[in-house]
Amino acid sequence: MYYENDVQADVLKGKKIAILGYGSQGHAHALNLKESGLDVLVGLREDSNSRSKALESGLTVKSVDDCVKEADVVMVLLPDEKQKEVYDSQIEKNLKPGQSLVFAHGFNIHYKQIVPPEFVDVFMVAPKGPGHLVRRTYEKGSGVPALIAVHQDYSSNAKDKALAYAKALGSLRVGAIETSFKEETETDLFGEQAVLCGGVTELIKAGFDTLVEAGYQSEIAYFECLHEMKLIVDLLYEGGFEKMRYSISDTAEYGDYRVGRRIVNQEVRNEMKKVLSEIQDATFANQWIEENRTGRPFYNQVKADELKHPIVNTGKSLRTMMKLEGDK
Ligand SMILES: NC(=O)C1=CN([C@@H]2O[C@H](COP(=O)(O)OP(=O)(O)OC[C@H]3O[C@@H](n4cnc5c(N)ncnc54)[C@H](OP(=O)(O)O)[C@@H]3O)[C@@H](O)[C@H]2O)C=CC1
Ligand SMILES: CC[C@](O)(C(C)=O)C(=O)O
Ligand SMILES: [Mg+2]
Ligand SMILES: [Mg+2]
Repeated sequence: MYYENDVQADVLKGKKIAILGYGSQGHAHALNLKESGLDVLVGLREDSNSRSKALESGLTVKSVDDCVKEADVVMVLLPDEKQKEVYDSQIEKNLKPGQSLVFAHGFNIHYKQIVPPEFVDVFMVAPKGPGHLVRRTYEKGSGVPALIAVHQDYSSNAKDKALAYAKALGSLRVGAIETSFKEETETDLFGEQAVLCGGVTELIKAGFDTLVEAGYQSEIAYFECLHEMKLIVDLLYEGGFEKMRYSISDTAEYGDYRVGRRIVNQEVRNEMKKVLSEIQDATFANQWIEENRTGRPFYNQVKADELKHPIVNTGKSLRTMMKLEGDK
């Protein structure tokens, strides 16, 4: 683990850092780095919806081409599926020896969609959390942990740069781990598909549907299966399984031990292994590349269907009456 005190060299001081993209990660990196005293530029397309937001926050916005021409460090925070196209058309031709090309996720390097020239450093600072939390935790004096990895070390100090970047982002307040692009890419894809996003939403929906189909009120099903998920996960975050199990009733803890493994059973565990092997052998990556090439038919269909699930409207009307942490 690396923490703030492990970073001695101020290798990014006085360097120009271009953040390409101002979405979930982009806005957080640009603002955190700027507030940490670094010289930040934001790279956006001409007609970008994010331009006014970045300008309002006092950031300098330029075209992607100009950012790459001017910066010492170029952090690519564009959607994974757009990175190759932007790299091919606007980044590659502007790269100069000694620059750093940085990613927050290894997809395009690991699956060889982007193959940078040998004369640049290529490294990663990958926060293990959503961009809006990278920003929110930084503002509160904390941060989101990160993974750092060096793919190409032209300057012989790519790792120092990755650590200095992670420090400015706020991640070294909570810790960073060194990894490889392969390990970050495969674990990140597995985590979001099987556990954090795909796993959790299907678990919530299955619980909600079971209660509603049995005749219980949908609002109670929503509180039980979705709203309270955060409150339970907060305890996991603060103190692991032990703190969560300390706070819940013994009845709940007994039910947890009795029933949990009937739900996430051997069949589910076998399917997780299959999902992981499809990430490792690039089946998933190729599907996602093809999905984008053909206009996202599967993604668009499921996205539309998900919005029709009864949990959506139940949650919408309940949330209008709630004062929730995180609401602006
Ligand atoms: N979301 C997250 O929390 C996490 C993301 N990551 C990684 O971070 C990277 C960025 O993801 P994320 O923040 O979700 O991305 P978003 O989709 O939130 O942000 C996209 C940004 O890219 C800009 N953009 C899109 N297409 C182009 C283009 N052709 N040219 C110029 N700008 C463009 C958009 O600008 P416009 O306003 O013009 O649309 C927008 O500002 C990915 O590699 C992802 O895997 C890693 C950890 C967590
Ligand atoms: C869990 C999803 C994630 O990997 C993330 C926020 O860390 C992503 O790609 O957005
Ligand atoms: Mg992730
Ligand atoms: Mg991810």
